[in-house]
Amino acid sequence: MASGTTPPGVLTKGDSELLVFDNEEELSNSLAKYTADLSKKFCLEKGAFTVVLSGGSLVKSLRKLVETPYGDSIDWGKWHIFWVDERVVPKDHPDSNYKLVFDGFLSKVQIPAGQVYAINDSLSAAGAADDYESCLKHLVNEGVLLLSPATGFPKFDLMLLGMGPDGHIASLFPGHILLTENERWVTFINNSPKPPPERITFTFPVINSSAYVALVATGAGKADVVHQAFGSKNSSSVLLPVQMVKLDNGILTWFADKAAASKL
Ligand SMILES: O=C1O[C@H](COP(=O)(O)O)[C@@H](O)[C@H](O)[C@H]1O
Repeated sequence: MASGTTPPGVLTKGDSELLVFDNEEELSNSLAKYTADLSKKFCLEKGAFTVVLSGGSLVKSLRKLVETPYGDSIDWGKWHIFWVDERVVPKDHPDSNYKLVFDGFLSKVQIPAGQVYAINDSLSAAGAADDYESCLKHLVNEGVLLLSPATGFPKFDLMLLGMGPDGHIASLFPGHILLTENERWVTFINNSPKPPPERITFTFPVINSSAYVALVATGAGKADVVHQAFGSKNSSSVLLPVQMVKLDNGILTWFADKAAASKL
């Protein structure tokens, strides 16, 4: 906990823990400490830290990570960066998750360019998903990425994920057939309900094989989703995508600000 901040409220449900912060500023500080602590642990244990990022509002909440005391003390040279989902647009397009992360985070730290795994934006959505999955398999062969002994899917050290007001995570949308994909590591969608329509996305077996996942929800627009996931009564028997994050052998932590937790 950074000095001068209020400790978060803590709620648990099943295996998940929800941390509720007074405001987004405190959430951002705590997320930076959580990430820095995991970076230290994995860099010491394995000499590398594999980090998966979403796009969207999550990226703004990463801002404290590049500031003192974390920015100067993190061993950025050992980080490997991946995207949990990407819009199939050029990397300099305003809709690109790569651009969002580059502008808000990567441009401010010294992660070697060869350890930043962006999609091949010259391919179709199907081609880009195949290509990204091949890239992950190559990194498994190189020993950069480990496989989960339990699931056989890649086991990333940390996923930092946002969620949509409809409960989607990555590009896995409510009611979509991709929610049931259980063979591919990376797949694609040509009809995303949220524009742009063409995207690639990690699948649930990969997300759920992670060692650590932080799900970040900020603002009143996320209050219904947080309520559905953590409210005492289940408002629906149909699980939202974000409720399908159930780690096989990992630790899931939700980070919410007061506004996102306002319906609990
Ligand atoms: O389209 C997307 O949306 C989600 C959620 O975004 P948010 O702005 O509501 O937090 C994001 O996590 C995902 O990476 C992105 O492609």
